[in-house]
Amino acid sequence: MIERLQISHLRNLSQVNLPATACNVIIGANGSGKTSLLEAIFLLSRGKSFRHHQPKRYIQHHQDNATVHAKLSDSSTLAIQKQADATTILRLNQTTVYNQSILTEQLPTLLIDPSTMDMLEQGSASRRQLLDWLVFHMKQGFHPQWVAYQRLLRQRNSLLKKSRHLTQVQLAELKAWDKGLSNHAALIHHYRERIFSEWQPYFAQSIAQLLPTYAEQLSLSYSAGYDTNVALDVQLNERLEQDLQLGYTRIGNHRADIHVHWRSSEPLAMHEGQLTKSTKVEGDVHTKLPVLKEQAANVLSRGEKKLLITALRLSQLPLLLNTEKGTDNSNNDFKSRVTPVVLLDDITAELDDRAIEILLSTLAQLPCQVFMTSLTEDIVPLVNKFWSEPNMFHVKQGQISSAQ
Ligand SMILES: Nc1ncnc2c1ncn2[C@@H]1O[C@H](COP(=O)(O)OP(=O)(O)OP(=O)(O)O)[C@@H](O)[C@H]1O
Repeated sequence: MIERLQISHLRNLSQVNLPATACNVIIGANGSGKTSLLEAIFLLSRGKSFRHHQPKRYIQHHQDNATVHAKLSDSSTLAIQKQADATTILRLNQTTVYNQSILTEQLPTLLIDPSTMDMLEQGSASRRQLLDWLVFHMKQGFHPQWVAYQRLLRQRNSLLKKSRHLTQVQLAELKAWDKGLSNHAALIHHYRERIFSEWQPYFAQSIAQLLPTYAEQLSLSYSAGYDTNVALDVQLNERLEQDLQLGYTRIGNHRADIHVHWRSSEPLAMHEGQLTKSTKVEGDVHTKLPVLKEQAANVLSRGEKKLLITALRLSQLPLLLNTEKGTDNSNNDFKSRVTPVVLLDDITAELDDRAIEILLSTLAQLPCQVFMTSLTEDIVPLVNKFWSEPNMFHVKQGQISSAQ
């Protein structure tokens, strides 16, 4: 858990030095710097911002770098410094480290940001990252496999991009890389598949709380990105011509995805108005009990999608924490215990009162640390209901002060 947070020159936060406890509420007007504080914690944990990839966007104007430093309750210290040219300096206990994953392991952060509605509709990357966040924090062996896979994939794609016709030497090289990719792919899939199946009941539980009318209707599925019954290198070989034409590798773990499905449990007559071209109808329409299937994103309202995204993220925490408590001692691949940090950005603007209450009461029961932002003090009574000694801060033009 973060005990003290120091931020220098990140957006309008010139110098911040903040004591932190289990629940921390940051209240301020639009543009005061609330999200920047969450951005700083996320940066320390993940090495990147959730708002902009280029450091020059979040480094304070006229400054050379932005720094975030945290002291954790076990007295360890973590620090990151980002320079405008993206040079990054990382420190763990005052010693320079060269892999962001070392800091990520110490400080797992979960951003619950219901405003990011495109997660359901757009490319697979953010949905894949959702699963990989869990796999990374729960499976020791996953990250090295993923790094090695990415390295080989980059080499392969750069060769595919360079030439449409490969020489014998290039072909031999490509086949060797494909063999390597195939080995890493099988392990990555194995880890993802295992964690995915553990995650499903937690997701169902979160949906039952946050979207009870859909409790029986929403489900998750995982697709590996390739046919896992056949070795990846065999499939890559079969598709080489297509990949050469495209200039990149079309199948593999990098195309894995998580889908949220909606399945009706009502008679067709109830749903005729909701039928779209992509709606699949299972069973005999004349029985009056056919089952309709759709991507959840095509059926849910805007507000319901926010609740779904919240459920997706929230459901990850009890799984991570339960496993860490040692329910699966038989498997020594589980990582050691750390306190996850949950970042809630302006939930009062995104979720209704009932959902906020469920979200906060769930978080208060879990051994995690929460940083939440709010435009107004309206959230305070609810926070006081669930946490005994929350820290309240006011932020004005980048200056943070304690509200107690
Ligand atoms: N690189 C930068 N240097 C200095 N200030 C910046 C930089 N980038 C953004 N800002 C300013 O930092 C301020 C804080 O932005 P932030 O998004 O943290 O506000 P917020 O309190 O979350 O607001 P809202 O409630 O509107 O989301 C804004 O006024 C913004 O214009």
